[in-house]
Amino acid sequence: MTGTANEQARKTAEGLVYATGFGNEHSSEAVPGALPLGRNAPQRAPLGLYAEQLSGSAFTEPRAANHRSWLYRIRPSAAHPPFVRVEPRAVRSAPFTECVPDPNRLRWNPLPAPEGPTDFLDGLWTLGGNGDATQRSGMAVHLYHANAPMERRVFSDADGELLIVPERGGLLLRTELGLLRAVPGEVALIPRGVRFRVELLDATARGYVCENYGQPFRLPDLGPIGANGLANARDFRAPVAAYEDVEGPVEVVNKFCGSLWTATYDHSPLDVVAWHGNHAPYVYDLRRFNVIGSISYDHPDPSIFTVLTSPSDTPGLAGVDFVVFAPRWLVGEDTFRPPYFHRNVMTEYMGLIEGAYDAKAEGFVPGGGSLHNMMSAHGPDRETFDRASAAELVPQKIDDGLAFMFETRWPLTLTAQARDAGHLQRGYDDVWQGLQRHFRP
Ligand SMILES: O=C(O)Cc1cc(O)ccc1O
Ligand SMILES: [Fe+2]
Repeated sequence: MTGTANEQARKTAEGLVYATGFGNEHSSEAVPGALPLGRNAPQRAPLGLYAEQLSGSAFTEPRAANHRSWLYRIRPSAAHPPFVRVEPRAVRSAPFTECVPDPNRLRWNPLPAPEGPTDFLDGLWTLGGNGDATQRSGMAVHLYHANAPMERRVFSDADGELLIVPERGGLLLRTELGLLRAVPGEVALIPRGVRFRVELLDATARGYVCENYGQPFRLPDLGPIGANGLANARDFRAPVAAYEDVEGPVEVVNKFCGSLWTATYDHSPLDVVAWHGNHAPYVYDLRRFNVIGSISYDHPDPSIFTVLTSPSDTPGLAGVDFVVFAPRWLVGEDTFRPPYFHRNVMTEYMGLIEGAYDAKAEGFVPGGGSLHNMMSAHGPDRETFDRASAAELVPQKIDDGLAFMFETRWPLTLTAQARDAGHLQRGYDDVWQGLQRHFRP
């Protein structure tokens, strides 16, 4: 059954077309004539559709920060029964109060496989986070491990946008604004409040999610880098309109102020026939990232690898940055080339999509993750330090891995399940044991 569903999802995902460009005002209609011309809310919308605005920013925010889309749908979103609160499985939300913030360096193995059929939503497992969902500030780190498609089930998150980072298995994201395919090496973003369903392209799907309660992710400024580079705007892909005209019960799960609420609609809310605007999901292939780095000496700070940033109220101080360590050349002369030893006021959660990471010889595995909280000392492990200190400094291509970081201005507090997890590695500190003293005054 699921095999057939996955096969169908794969076929659908193969044929997808997209609109390109980051933050663009896209417009799209699945049926010719469905999109009104010249106005948003005609007295009667075309084809008997309902017009509805979905706002991701306050009406009055500056134009550059203003996010909204107009949706033309079979039924207005308002036509739904009351929501009732449900117990979340392993989803938790900010404020995180189950644990005391922990300064220790922590590392986890991948999330274990679920027992029994588990869809994306049921497979979501929160590691921790910061801020407060009701204040629209902070972020949460979730992982997921799913083996079943969401069936007659739709999710939306009023608390924040969701940056999905697949590590194993492809996803077909059926959103209100259309369909996206996201496979390992790509990331997908679902804006706040946009409803979506996750289908699987493979038997299982595993990955990471950054739930960003704060300002929507945007491209970082480039400063002296110039007008091009890092993640180029044209490489972001938004869906084109695609609707389902489905009657009958569909469960809609709404994450609101940290709780999950559910209502059974008598139709699918993925019934948007046309839309225009800039509050839209997107996918981005991390291998398109244009890596800028040192071509003389020294290891630059990883801010140079920022794909997306969610600014906070202090310029330069991100609520959360999404950073990728993509394939690149290392050519620094008289330089210790891997990440340096450091203590950072920012908090770093790292994950690995594929292969290995140049600061860790072993133990940091695809699907796993590490947390280096505010000011926690970390850097290359002993083996990496010894190797890189003695390496011959010929040009070296780093192309055996794809790692990423969610870097946040606030310390990250764990959930109880992350603190007590069987897949938490014991003895992570040992990777920095045995670093010899070499001091020769
Ligand atoms: O800790 C890490 O591996 C992330 C990181 C990478 C780097 O190149 C420099 C600093 C830094 O925090
Ligand atoms: Fe670091």
